[in-house]
Amino acid sequence: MLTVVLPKGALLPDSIRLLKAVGLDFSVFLDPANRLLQITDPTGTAKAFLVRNYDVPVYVEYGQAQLGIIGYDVLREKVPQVAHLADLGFGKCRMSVAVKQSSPYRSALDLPLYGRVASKFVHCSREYFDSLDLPVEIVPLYGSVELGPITGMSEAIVDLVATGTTLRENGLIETDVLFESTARLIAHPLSYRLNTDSLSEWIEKLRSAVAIAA
Ligand SMILES: Nc1ncnc2c1ncn2[C@@H]1O[C@H](COP(=O)(O)OP(=O)(O)OP(=O)(O)O)[C@@H](O)[C@H]1O
Ligand SMILES: O=P(O)(O)OC[C@H]1O[C@H](OP(=O)(O)OP(=O)(O)O)[C@H](O)[C@@H]1O
Repeated sequence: MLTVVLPKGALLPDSIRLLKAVGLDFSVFLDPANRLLQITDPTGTAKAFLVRNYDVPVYVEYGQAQLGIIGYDVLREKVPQVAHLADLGFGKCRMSVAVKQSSPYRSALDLPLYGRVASKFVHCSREYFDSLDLPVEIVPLYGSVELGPITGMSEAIVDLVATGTTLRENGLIETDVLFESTARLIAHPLSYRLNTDSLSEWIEKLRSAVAIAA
């Protein structure tokens, strides 16, 4: 049976919509009253797991799920050993550096040597500041990173920006874009190579559904 792992949160509604377009209905996961973490679609064709965003690549890496849907930002942060199959188009955002509007900084290169940068994306932040040859201290946080500069804990943040509303409402401005992100289809490399459970047919159907939606 085909197995798919889906992320709770921002990417879930579009992920469910895409799977529905290829005949797999996991809309039970969208019901706020639902507590099931594993469901089989009504046709008995495929099983889906619902996990925290960062855990999606783990289930695919270990082969418990043949397919997964996850943001490119998470792939850049965790660098999991999975096959990258398709850009799904939704979940558009970018990874950016931001600072307080009232600060003198207008670019990452303006930041002081050994300044602090708060982020959930420690690896991406480290890689970016290393590429600038600017030594900074990365302060790991789990969310609401905008509070770093607001409280004075850090000079800057590295975080996802979509509409820019969160930054604006918290008096921050974007200075540098590290990369753009969208949701991606990933696969367990061995299942993909061996084409278990007609995986390649499902992948083709998903790619066609994405092309039609574009
Ligand atoms: N504002 C946004 N607009 C569009 N896509 C976003 C936005 N914020 C995040 N994303 C995308 O959706 C993914 C999931 O984000 P979400 O906010 O649901 O999870 P999270 O809070 O990072 O995860 P968790 O709750 O497990 O810590 C991100 O990895 C990114 O690819
Ligand atoms: O540019 P915007 O459209 O305002 O979106 C950006 C916000 O979305 C994400 O937050 P999320 O909802 O994931 O909460 P978090 O801060 O807990 O990560 C991100 O971390 C920003 O805070």
